[in-house]
Amino acid sequence: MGELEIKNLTKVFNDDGGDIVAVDDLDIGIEDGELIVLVGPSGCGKSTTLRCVAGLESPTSGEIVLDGTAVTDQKPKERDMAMVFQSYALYPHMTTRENMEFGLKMATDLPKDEIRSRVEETAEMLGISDLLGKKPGDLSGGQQQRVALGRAIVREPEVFLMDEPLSNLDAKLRTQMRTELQALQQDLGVTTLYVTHDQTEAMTMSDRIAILNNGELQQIGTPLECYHEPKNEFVAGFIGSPSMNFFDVELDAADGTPAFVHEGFTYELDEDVYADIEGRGDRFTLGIRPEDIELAEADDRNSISTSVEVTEPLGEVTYVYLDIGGQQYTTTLEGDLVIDPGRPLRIQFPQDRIHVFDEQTGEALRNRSRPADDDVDSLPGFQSANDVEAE
Ligand SMILES: Nc1ncnc2c1ncn2[C@@H]1O[C@H](COP(=O)(O)OP(=O)(O)OP(=O)(O)O)[C@@H](O)[C@H]1O
Repeated sequence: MGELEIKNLTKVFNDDGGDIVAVDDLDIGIEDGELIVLVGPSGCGKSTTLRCVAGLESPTSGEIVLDGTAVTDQKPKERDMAMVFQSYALYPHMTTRENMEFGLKMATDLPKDEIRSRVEETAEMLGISDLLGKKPGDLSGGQQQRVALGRAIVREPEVFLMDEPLSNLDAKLRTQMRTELQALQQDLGVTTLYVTHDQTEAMTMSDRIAILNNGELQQIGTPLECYHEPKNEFVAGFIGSPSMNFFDVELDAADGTPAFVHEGFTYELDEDVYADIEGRGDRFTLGIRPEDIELAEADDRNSISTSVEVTEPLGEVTYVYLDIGGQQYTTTLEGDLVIDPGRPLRIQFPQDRIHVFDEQTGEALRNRSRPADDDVDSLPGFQSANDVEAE
């Protein structure tokens, strides 16, 4: 068992300048064996949430429940959870073996030889057996990271709590460790709450993503749900690389076909799109992902005249930065292209690919239709961990 519930969690810090609501009435239920990634911009409350779950911070209100029992008032070491920190937090004067043994000795009354064999098994699993006699100062960042993981794993906790555990590693090692960590978590089947500000880590590792902003949960769902069916403009803009394009539009439904009007184009709406937004005022935000924009002919309905500002060829795709009504937008075109700046380009937004948000609240009123056979690896910007391994 390792079912973790965060219930109505609120944490307010009292600073000189006043109250800071770091976490605001957060509800997240994590199933046994699930890997949930908490993601969001700097200061959105990720670490505070994790620290409240670990018991390193006491909530202003709300509860942390593990397997049906409230652990909110328990000390960190009484909770059956192991935390891995960004800084690794290894004891510098202890060897790898001693670092790994330490937590076990403190938390359990296992006999010495049992502790020894558990440490050795875990070290072997992580490929660090040859480091058992070394101290942290003699280890590379990646090796220290493995030792920190080993120290958590050897305790065989119900829950792993990980706070940006890979962010001190260089890009290549980070990608490699991401794959390893995910495989390890699946093998061990330990419920994991993982904090990162890196959306690629969130998208590629998680069973579900919880996206926070200003201490509030914006959405929780599978990576593909959050990508294709964002609940609001914040999630739509946060997840995706390059980011979704947004246009402030005004609805003109006075006569003829209802249409969105933006400086630089008029976009006539199909009936089903109009049905989703009818009665919601006349100002909206139109969203479209770069990869959903298509090239168009001059006489295509709703085609938009743009000019190319810059192209960024990346091999299989090229990012093309376009000027529409004096602002810059992005599209991704397949192939290795170089297009001269200033060249006109006609594009269109297929009606089944657009997102529409309430301009005031940001709520998604319509999302693009979900592609039938889709996986995270095929989304632009989220290179598959397996692809990286194969490189
Ligand atoms: N001990 C504290 N005292 C006062 N304010 C705090 C304290 N810890 C966190 N905060 C504030 O609470 C808010 C949330 O901080 P938190 O560290 O949880 O965010 P985060 O999402 O983890 O950010 P980052 O990605 O930058 O680490 C921020 O406004 C932060 O300044």
